[in-house]
Amino acid sequence: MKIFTTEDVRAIDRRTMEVDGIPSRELIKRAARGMADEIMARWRPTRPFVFFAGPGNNGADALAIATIMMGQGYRPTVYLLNIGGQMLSLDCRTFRDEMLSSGGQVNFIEIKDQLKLPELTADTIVIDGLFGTGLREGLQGGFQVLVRYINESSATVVSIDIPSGMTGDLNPDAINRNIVHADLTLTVEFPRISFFLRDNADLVGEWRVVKIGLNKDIIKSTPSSFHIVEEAEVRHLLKPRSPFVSKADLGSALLVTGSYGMAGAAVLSARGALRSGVGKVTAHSPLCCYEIMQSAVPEAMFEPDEHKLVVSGINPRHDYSAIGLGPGLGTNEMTFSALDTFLKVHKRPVVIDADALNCLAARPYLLQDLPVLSVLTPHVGEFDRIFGDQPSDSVRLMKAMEVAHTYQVLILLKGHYTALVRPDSKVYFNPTGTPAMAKGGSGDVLTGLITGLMAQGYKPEVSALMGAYIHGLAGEMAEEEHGVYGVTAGDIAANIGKAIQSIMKPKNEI
Ligand SMILES: NC(=O)C1=CN([C@@H]2O[C@H](COP(=O)(O)OP(=O)(O)OC[C@H]3O[C@@H](n4cnc5c(N)ncnc54)[C@H](OP(=O)(O)O)[C@@H]3O)[C@@H](O)[C@H]2O)[C@@H](O)CC1
Ligand SMILES: [K+]
Repeated sequence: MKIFTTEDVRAIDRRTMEVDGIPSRELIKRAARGMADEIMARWRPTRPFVFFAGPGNNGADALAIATIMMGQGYRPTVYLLNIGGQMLSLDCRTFRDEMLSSGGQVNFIEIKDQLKLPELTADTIVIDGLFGTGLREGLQGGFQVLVRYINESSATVVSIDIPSGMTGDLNPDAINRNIVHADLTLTVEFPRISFFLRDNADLVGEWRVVKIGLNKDIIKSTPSSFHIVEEAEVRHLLKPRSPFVSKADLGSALLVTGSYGMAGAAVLSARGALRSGVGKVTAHSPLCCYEIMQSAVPEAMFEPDEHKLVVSGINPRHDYSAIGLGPGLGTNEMTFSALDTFLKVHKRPVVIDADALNCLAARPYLLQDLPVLSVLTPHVGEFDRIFGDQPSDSVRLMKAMEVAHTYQVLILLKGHYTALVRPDSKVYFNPTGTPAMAKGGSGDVLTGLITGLMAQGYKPEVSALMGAYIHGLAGEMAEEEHGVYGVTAGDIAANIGKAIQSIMKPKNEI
C-alpha cells in the first residue's frame, strides 16, 4: 500500500473534491464520523472531554467530532483558537456554527486573545485538533505554551489527523518539545510517513486510520516513494510448489558464518535458511563449529574453513545459488581479509549482515565492490558504524536512500518498522514483528531466511521484502506460544514454515 507525503495527501484531497464533486465539508463530516466512533467506543460520556480546535480544517474536524458526540450525550468543553479574531477557515466557521446550533450541551470558549489554560486532570480526554496537514512551520508563542501544557498534564490525548506541530514527512528539524504527544492519533485515509520512525513513536502513540473515501483512481495514479508491505503482496510473490519439484529446483544456499564462541549464530542462520524452502543449505564455518553444526542442524551441510577458530578464506566449492555472509564471524583481521578478497571477486548479489557489516565499517572502500543489488541488513547501530552517526531516524532514512542509490544495493534497516530501501530510493515499511524479537540471534535467522529465498530464485529485493515480512510474522507466532519475554531466536526460526503457510493460505480461505 502506498503512503504519501503531506503535499500529496492534500493534492489527493483536492482532486477528489474536484473530480467527484464532493465538498470539503462532506469529507470533514466523514472524517469526524469515523473519529467520533473511535473515541466513543473507548470513553464514556462521564469522562471530561476538552477539545482544542485550531483555525483551519483540523479545527473543523474537531468541532464536527464534538457535535456528533454531543448528539450522543457527551458534554465537551471546546476551545476554539481564533487568535486575532478573523483567521477561521470557512469550514471551521461552518462547523462552529453547526455545533452551537445543534442543541447539544457544550461549554464553548472562542479565544481571540489570551488563552486561560484550563485544568487538565488524569481523567481528562484532550482532543487535539489544533493543526493538521496545513502546518507551515514549528509552533511558537501561545501555541507552543499550550502544547507544552498539554504534554505536561496527565490527561489522555487524542490527536486528530496528526499530533499538532508534527509533520507527516521525513523531517530532520523536528523539535519534539513543541509537538503534541498523543496517546492515540486518528489519521485521515493514510498513515503518514513519519509514523514509521522510532523517534516519533512517543508523539504519535497508537495510530488508527479513518477512511473517508478519497478517489481510488487518483490514489492509484499518484506516485509515491513510500509503501507499507501488505500480506496480499507477499502472498502474490510466493511461488506455488509444483508436485513434481525436486530439491535441485529449489536452489542451494551458502552461509558464511560462525567463529569460536559464536557457533550459535551459524546454527540460527542455517535454521532460518532451512525453513525458507530452499533445496540445500551449506555452512562455511571454522572447524570449531563442525560438530556443533552437524548435531544442531544435521539437515545442513558443512564446508569447513581451513582455520580452526575463525573464517580465514572464502572460496566456495560449489556454484551456490545465493550466499549470505556475516552472522557470528567475529572481527578478526583474517576474517575481514577473507571477506575483502571475496567481495572483490564475487559478482552476484549477496546478503551482508552482522560482522560482514562491521567489515564494511572497518574497510569502507569495500562499499564500491559490493555486487549490485546485494542486501545489507543493518540495525541502527550497524548502519551508523558504516555510514556515520545519524542525528535522527529521519536523517538516517534519508541517508539510507542516498547510499542505496550510490552503491546500487538494498538496505534493510532493521527496527520496529524495518525499512527496505531500494536503489531507486523507494522505501517499503514492514508492519510485522513484535518486541519479543528484540533478542540476540533474531537477525541471524533473518539472514538465513533471506539467503534461502534468494537461493530459490526470488530476486534480491523480493527476498528482502518477503524475508522481513515472514520473519516478523514468525516472531508474532512465536510470541503467541512463548510470550513477549520468552521468545528465542530459535523459536522465530521454528515458526518460519508456519508463517509462510499462513500467508499462502489465509485463515478465512477454506
Ligand atoms: N478536504 C479537506 O479539507 C479535509 C481536511 N481534513 C482536515 O483538515 C486538515 C487540514 O486543514 P487545513 O488545510 O485547513 O490546515 P490546518 O492544519 O487546520 O491548519 C491551517 C491553519 O493553521 C494556521 N497555521 C499553520 N501553521 C501555523 C503555525 N506554525 N502557527 C500558527 N498557525 C499556523 C494556518 O494559518 P495560515 O497558514 O493560513 O496563515 C491556518 O489558519 C487535515 O489535517 C485534516 O484534519 C480532513 O478532515 C479531510 C478532508
Ligand atoms: K492535530
